[in-house]
Amino acid sequence: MPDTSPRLEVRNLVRRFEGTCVVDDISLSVAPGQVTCLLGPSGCGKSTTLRIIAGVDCQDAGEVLIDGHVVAAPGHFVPPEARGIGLMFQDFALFPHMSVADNIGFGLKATGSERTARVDKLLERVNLSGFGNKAPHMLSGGEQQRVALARALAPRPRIMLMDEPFSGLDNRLRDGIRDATLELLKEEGSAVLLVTHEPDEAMRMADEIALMRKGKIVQRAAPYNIYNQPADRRAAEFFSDVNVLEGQVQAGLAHTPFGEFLVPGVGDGTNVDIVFRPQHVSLDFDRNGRGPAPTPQHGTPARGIVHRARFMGRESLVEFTVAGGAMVKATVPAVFLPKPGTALWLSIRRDRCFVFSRGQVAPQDLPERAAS
Ligand SMILES: Nc1ncnc2c1ncn2[C@@H]1O[C@H](COP(=O)(O)OP(=O)(O)OP(=O)(O)O)[C@@H](O)[C@H]1O
Repeated sequence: MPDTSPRLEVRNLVRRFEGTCVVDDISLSVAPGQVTCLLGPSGCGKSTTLRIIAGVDCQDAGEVLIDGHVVAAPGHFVPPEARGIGLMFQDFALFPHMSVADNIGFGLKATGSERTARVDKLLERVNLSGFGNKAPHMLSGGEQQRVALARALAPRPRIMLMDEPFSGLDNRLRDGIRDATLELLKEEGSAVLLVTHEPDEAMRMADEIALMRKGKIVQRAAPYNIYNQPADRRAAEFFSDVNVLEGQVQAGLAHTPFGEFLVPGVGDGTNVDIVFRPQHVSLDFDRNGRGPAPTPQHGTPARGIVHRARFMGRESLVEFTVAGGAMVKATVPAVFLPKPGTALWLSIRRDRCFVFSRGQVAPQDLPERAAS
């Protein structure tokens, strides 16, 4: 049975800078062999969280545990070098005066043949067998990155902390190196906490994503779940382009150009956002002002007038204006570029719509028709 008890545990971590709370009650745990991504926009507190776990910064409150032992808590601090943590940052800076093999072996206690065997194995695993005697400057950026990964993994760290480790690589190299890195990390069984601001990278690498905003974790879930059940509108927007229809609830229903949406348990007058992705809009031709019949899966279709259509490579993006003036974007596979002004009918997958409240409206603020 795999060991699923947390290797890394963070409890109620708080860090303030000049009175501002940049890490605000963060809790998370990572099991051996698991990759958790701290994902969020620039400045939301990802790196500060990582730095506290690494022991290069101190929290104002909360604690960090490794294998159940407290390494950072009020009045208790285990120094970074005694935490068994491997670090990998964007600026991974190999030692320029050392060979590739010496760089990889730098943190190893073992000597002689044991050390050589570990270095050779890692060179092989990062596809750099035969590169051991070269100097770092003789390697490409991607090769240097792989050496840095091998160096971080050489002492078999219990925990790997990675801060935007792939952002210095060009796009062509990045996907291959991400996949190879993930394979190696899984093989080594470290618990990995990876910081990134790129949703694609988190989706590709993570077993679990912890989505951060303004110092807080707003949602923790597996990539599939966080994409398909976002906690709020901004969580949905963080992962892809979305359409948003605004509505107000009356008698448990929100009225939109796409018909009524059931909003059970939400009070009258509540403003709601109905959020859906462009890939969940399907198109149909206009038949003398009529569209397809409503269905339970797609609800009521809405007539849309093409505002703009662009070819994006794999798909086309068509923007429409629908009744009431809302803009709706649809993606269509391959080339589909209708002229501006063309009328088409739009249907949305009801099961792919998210409805989020925007806060209650006081009864006196309701329009007369709704308040009566
Ligand atoms: N030593 C410091 N002194 C004062 N403010 C700091 C310090 N370190 C970080 N901050 C502030 O804390 C906030 C969070 O920074 P942090 O680097 O953790 O964010 P991040 O999510 O990792 O962002 P990025 O993706 O841009 O690296 C930022 O507003 C930053 O300016």
